[in-house]
Amino acid sequence: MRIDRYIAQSRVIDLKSTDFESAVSELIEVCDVSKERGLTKKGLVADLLDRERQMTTYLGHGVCLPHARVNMKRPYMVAVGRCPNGLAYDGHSEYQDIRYIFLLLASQNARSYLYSLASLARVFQDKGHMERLHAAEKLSDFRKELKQVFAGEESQPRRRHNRFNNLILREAAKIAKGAQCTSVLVFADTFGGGVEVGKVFKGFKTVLIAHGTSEAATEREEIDAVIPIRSYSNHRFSQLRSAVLIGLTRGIFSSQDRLCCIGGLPQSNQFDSITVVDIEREFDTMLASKSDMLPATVKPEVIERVLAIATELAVEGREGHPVGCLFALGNAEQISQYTKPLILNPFYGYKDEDRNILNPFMDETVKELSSIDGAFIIRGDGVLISAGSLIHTPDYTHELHSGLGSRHAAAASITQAIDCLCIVVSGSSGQVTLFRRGKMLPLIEKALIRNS
Ligand SMILES: Nc1ncnc2c1ncn2[C@@H]1O[C@H](COP(=O)(O)OP(=O)(O)OP(=O)(O)O)[C@@H](O)[C@H]1O
Repeated sequence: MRIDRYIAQSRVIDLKSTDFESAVSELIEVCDVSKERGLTKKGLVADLLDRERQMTTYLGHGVCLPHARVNMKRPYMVAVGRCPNGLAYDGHSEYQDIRYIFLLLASQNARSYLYSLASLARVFQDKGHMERLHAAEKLSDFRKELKQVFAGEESQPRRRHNRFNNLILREAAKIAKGAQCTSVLVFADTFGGGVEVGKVFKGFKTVLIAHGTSEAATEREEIDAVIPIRSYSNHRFSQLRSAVLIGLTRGIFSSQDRLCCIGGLPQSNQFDSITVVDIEREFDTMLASKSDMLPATVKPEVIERVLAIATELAVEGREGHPVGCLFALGNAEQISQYTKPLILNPFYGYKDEDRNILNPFMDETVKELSSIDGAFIIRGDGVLISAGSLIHTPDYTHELHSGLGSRHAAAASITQAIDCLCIVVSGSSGQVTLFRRGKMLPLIEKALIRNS
């Protein structure tokens, strides 16, 4: 979703209210819902506040994101309010840290609502974006910055490539042709303000790998797709496998593809590496086809989300300590034949939408629960079925490297027993590993994470 298209100047305001309830009313006041049948401002305020009582929408970083699905014709409506002194709310001290309220109304028919919420949340987690918003003092400047932050690279000034970058890109095109590559992958984070690759790679499927918010780039004609990743490591291709995996699940690549990858250090403004990757060889025979890779019921965006959380856990740990974690994704009924609860299920009783891993508010909950023993069971559509589940598959053996213990063994055996996929974060090494059909595929090597 291109959120900047829904940001109207008149709905970006400086709030007069000092408490959360009045701030929500003030924002709803600037939303024009008069043409939407059955919608009243009073009803909307009541809905949003009711939701807030059930689950906070404070995202951290000074941003609150109240949201609701409503019956309206347009897909989305957005209102943004600034409140430099925070807001009072029912004794919750964290609301005093709120600097911006970002109110999102989405039509019941809006596709990928949770996915849109997640990408919105990612924008606010980007330090650079937040600094730009904080720096804008005048409301008019803030409105401009807000538009630009959400428009992504498209509206940022184009940066000039130096001669060396052009040389690397041209040579990469020659290598791609000579090696009969089908696609070209460019690590766009090498460039702070986006990358001009289009014309050099004519005739190839051109895919950007970018961290965060480069959705706008997909709308450029010459870019066929953008694969989002969470970029942490200071190594060139550290997240290549994760990106290729996402590309495979989304159907951007097939296992027969050969890729020419061009990268450099993140934000260095300098390409310095070209690598040719045969997907089949890199991923072993595990992924002979898309269906081999992706369990029947699992949506690609759910794997992307779990991978993102797993990567963050591997890199950041929890309160300064490393944590390990096991996510099992697939048909929940099948998985439950091989699991037993170790604790009372913390997700029991919540609405599906509120316990869906695609919901950005679940990030913190999942990370918090990662420290308990056992696995997360996740349904293919992203709904978190349980945490703290013991996987027990006595009839399935596995051949794992020595040094890998029972968490990895559990992932190896359940992925043999049924059509599911596991992602494991090792508590001892920080390595992120995918398990499918009993085989393991290290996605982010421990050395790369710990050294970065
Ligand atoms: N069968 C299982 N089902 C679910 N979780 C498990 C299972 N076995 C172990 N775990 C979880 O993994 C944790 C670590 O176990 P262990 O050290 O044996 O595994 P490991 O594969 O070496 O993982 P790590 O690299 O994280 O240490 C356990 O404390 C438990 O929370």
